Amino acid sequence: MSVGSDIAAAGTTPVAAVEGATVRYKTVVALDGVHAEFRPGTTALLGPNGAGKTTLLSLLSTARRPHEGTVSLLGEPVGGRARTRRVRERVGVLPQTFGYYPRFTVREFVEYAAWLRKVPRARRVERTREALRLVELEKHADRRMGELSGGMLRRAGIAQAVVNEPALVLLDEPTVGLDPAQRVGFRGLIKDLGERSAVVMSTHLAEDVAHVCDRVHVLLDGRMRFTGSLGELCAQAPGAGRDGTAAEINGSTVEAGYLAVVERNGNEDRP
Ligand SMILES: Nc1ncnc2c1ncn2[C@@H]1O[C@H](COP(=O)(O)OP(=O)(O)OP(=O)(O)O)[C@@H](O)[C@H]1O
Repeated sequence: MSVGSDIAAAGTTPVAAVEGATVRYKTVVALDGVHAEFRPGTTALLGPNGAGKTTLLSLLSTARRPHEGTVSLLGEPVGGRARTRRVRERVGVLPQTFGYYPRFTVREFVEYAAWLRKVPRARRVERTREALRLVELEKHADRRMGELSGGMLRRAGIAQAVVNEPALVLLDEPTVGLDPAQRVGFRGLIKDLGERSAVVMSTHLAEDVAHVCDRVHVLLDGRMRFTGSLGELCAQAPGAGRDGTAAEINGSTVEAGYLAVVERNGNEDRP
């Protein structure tokens, strides 16, 4: 089944949803009764260090189960080994740091990810080629992973995340460590992904959010403090349009809206 038909089959059902999710690490409450829904398009997950962003992504990737609450993917609650395995095949993940064999070529790395995600053997070569084309790494397909620059490595990371045509793509701080030109290129790539799937991107960079995302969630101290469109976030800033919309959406207005949410909830970190 293609991603598009997965999404269509889900109708108005979100691609992913968490309801009342609580996660604890011993005495730390990393997520505290979080509700969130994710639909096709690109959603930013904003919040200071330690807010719970990576933990929320780990619920969506099925790497972790909440202590309380539920997680649903493609309309089905996550639970039970067989069902979890099945939905996991429809999710692509780019972690903050990812492991690889440095001697693998880029092509081998992406093909290996396709095998892990159960892409049928007959489609692996074609899917790998398509994923490498999407991230513009075809020319480097035969280079070894250990020889890549930081930007190329991130691109290879995205290629492995999308090789199975996932309905849900999770990107944990995807532009960290990229130079300004690479970051601009990456924004285009992430926007393209959002046209095929539901993309959830954790980030600290307001400028990236302004250029790439349709919707925003703000997490503070494990609680969801804001959910809305980019315009609605910008409108949180003091002095934004009286009709509840921001005049302009850019890095500064996104940051001002974010800081207003943070201030209202008593936290001083910035994105
Ligand atoms: N394995 C762990 N053991 C104990 N505490 C943890 C563990 N992982 C995360 N935490 C704690 O849970 C809270 C949420 O962490 P999480 O990594 O989800 O935040 P984050 O928003 O992704 O932060 P960052 O922006 O720094 O990546 C933090 O207080 C963190 O210290």
